[in-house]
Amino acid sequence: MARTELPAVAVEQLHVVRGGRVVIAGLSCTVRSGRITGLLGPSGSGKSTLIRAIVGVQAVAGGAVRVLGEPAGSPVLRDRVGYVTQSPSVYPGLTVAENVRFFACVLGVSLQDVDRVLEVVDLARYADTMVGRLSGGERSRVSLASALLGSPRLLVLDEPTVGLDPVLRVRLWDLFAALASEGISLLVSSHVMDEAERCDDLLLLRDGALLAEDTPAGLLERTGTDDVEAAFLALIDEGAA
Ligand SMILES: Nc1ncnc2c1ncn2[C@@H]1O[C@H](COP(=O)(O)OP(=O)(O)OP(=O)(O)O)[C@@H](O)[C@H]1O
Repeated sequence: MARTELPAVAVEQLHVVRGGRVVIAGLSCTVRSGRITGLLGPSGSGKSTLIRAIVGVQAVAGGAVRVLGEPAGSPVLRDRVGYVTQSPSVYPGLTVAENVRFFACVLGVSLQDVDRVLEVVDLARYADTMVGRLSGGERSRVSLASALLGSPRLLVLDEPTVGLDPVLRVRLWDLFAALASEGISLLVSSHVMDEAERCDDLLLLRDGALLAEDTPAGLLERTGTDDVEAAFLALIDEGAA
């Protein structure tokens, strides 16, 4: 019998209440292994909240979230899941290498891994530069380098391309594709719909509910549209009809 591959993330009937308001209402979805899954939706649709539930830092009111076969937030996932928050968590008064070394110590990862991850994100030449002197895009890559320490199986990136110029955005998406080709699963959130075409799978969120879970091609075909933004609007119309 063919073995069904374990999804990187399985969310079932997730319910989250924030500030006394339901912000995720009975959401179920999966993130397939070794693929880039785009989590797309307008501002306030619940992307960060869903991501927080997946990395185990969000109190949930109901449902289940399993990550790499374990309950979200399990200690065993600590070095298997890399997470980059929306605002890069970096120390401007430390150099690039010192920042990443700090996270290596926290994670208990060998300091030799620091050089490798700086190469991966193309920041090796800035190793001795103060992070406070880097551009926004370079700072996000410092965070990404820290998330890559210890060879995680799943990378969860909350709006990693916000504020980046088009050249840097393309470079970062090329890097995501390279990581996926090595078998790493990526969940990448964005409110920029045109980033959808770089994803293998899409999760479209609106008002804390899943509007669609499909491949980009499947979504366009199903809605008879030419781009994901139009597909998103068509799905909203469909729901309202
Ligand atoms: N700390 C909080 N306390 C109460 N409500 C919150 C909190 N953070 C977010 N929310 C609410 O939860 C909902 C979902 O927010 P979330 O940050 O998950 O959306 P998002 O899709 O990531 O938005 P953005 O693209 O603007 O980051 C929003 O209505 C927001 O107002």
